[in-house]
Amino acid sequence: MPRDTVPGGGPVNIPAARQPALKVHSPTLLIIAALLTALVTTVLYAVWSFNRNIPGLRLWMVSFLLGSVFSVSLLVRDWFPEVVAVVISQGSVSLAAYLCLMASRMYMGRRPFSHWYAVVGIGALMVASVYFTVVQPHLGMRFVFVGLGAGICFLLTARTMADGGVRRVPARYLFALVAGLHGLFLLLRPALFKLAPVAPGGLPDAGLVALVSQFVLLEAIVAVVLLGFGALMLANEFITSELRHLAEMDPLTNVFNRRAFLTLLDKAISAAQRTGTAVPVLVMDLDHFKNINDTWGHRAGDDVLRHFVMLAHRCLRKEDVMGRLGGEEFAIFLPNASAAGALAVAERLRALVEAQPVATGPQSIPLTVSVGVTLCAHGDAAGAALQRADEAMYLAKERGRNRVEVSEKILGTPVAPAATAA
Ligand SMILES: Nc1nc2c(ncn2[C@@H]2O[C@H](COP(=O)(O)OP(=O)(O)OP(=O)(O)O)[C@@H](O)[C@H]2O)c(=O)[nH]1
Repeated sequence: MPRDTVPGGGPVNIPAARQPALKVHSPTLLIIAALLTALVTTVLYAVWSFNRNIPGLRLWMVSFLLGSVFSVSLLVRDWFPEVVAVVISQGSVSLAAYLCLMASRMYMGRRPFSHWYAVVGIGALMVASVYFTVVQPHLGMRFVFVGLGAGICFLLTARTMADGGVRRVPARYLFALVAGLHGLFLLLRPALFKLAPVAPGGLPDAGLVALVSQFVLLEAIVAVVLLGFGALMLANEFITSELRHLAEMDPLTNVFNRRAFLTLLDKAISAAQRTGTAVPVLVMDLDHFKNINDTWGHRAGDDVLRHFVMLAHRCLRKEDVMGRLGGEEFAIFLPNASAAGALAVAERLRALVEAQPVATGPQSIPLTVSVGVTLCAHGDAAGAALQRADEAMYLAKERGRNRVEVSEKILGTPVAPAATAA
């Protein structure tokens, strides 16, 4: 008995009398699908070979490769026993959907599922496929099973990717939308074939089945292309944010570098001008840091810098911004704080640094910090404000270190308490 294929359903036995009418596959579409998935795989491989640290990209690549295997397996199905062709085609499509889900979880930094879920799920699917091919041949049931497994995986992929705010990460939303629609389509797909009226003889109308199956194949091709573009956009998004991170952040302490800090401070000053408020700025310099390096070594010095940043974050709110101006000098601006609030933060930080020496094995490194505080008001440039805070900080150094000093500008505004000192 000759066999024919519905995409995703594997080969099906067709009675000879119905054969010419029930030509439900399109070799041309299958060749296009195979070529497109191979092309997407190659492009993803090229991107991955230059950027191996993009999370999930390797799994997406394998997922598209399996899509190619699936299309080819449908094309050459007549070369294999029917059950083998069914297992290859359904196995590859289910595994591809599962890997797509795993890649999405990796990309979003989520923990991968236990692979036992996949082993059990895909194993059960294969048993059902073999059963509905050999024991009780039923194309519809095979269709339902493969659509269920892959459809759920794509819906979970959409759920995983739809995270992070559409304006900030549009690529993720595009990927989520395509994966979600494809997943939904896979789940509803068996119902499409039910649309074909049953002809005399108990088989669905062959012409309509062929039409639906070609539509199904077309949908798969469109989904492959869009998901491929989506994966490339996600890779691009990752690389861009990595580059931005490298350009803006200090690699040792993971706070903003001087340039990025000044840019953010300029923006904060402009925003504050609109609301008629001022932005407090703190400049901090660790005391006798050279001695720490000389006594404990440069690596311990690096640990001290990280320790200081960790303590500073304990004194800050989410909206406060910290930067490393260079060496052992740091700055913070507090967009929603008053002058008095800024002084309180500066004093709290000074006291915390003094109270929490850096633990290095059996001994600890005592640490103190000198802080200068100023206010950025109308017409202030970020650089000029930093300069004033810097001068106040040097005043603290001159007056014995481990102190908070304020610039004249802040003294002109009502603050409580006034300048603090250890
Ligand atoms: N470990 C480490 N040391 C750094 C880094 N950047 C700068 N330094 C060192 O920081 C030290 C700064 O020394 P100084 O400018 O004399 O300042 P200080 O010893 O803290 O003295 P005062 O500021 O006057 O209290 C120098 O020895 C620099 O080599 C860094 O990233 N890691």
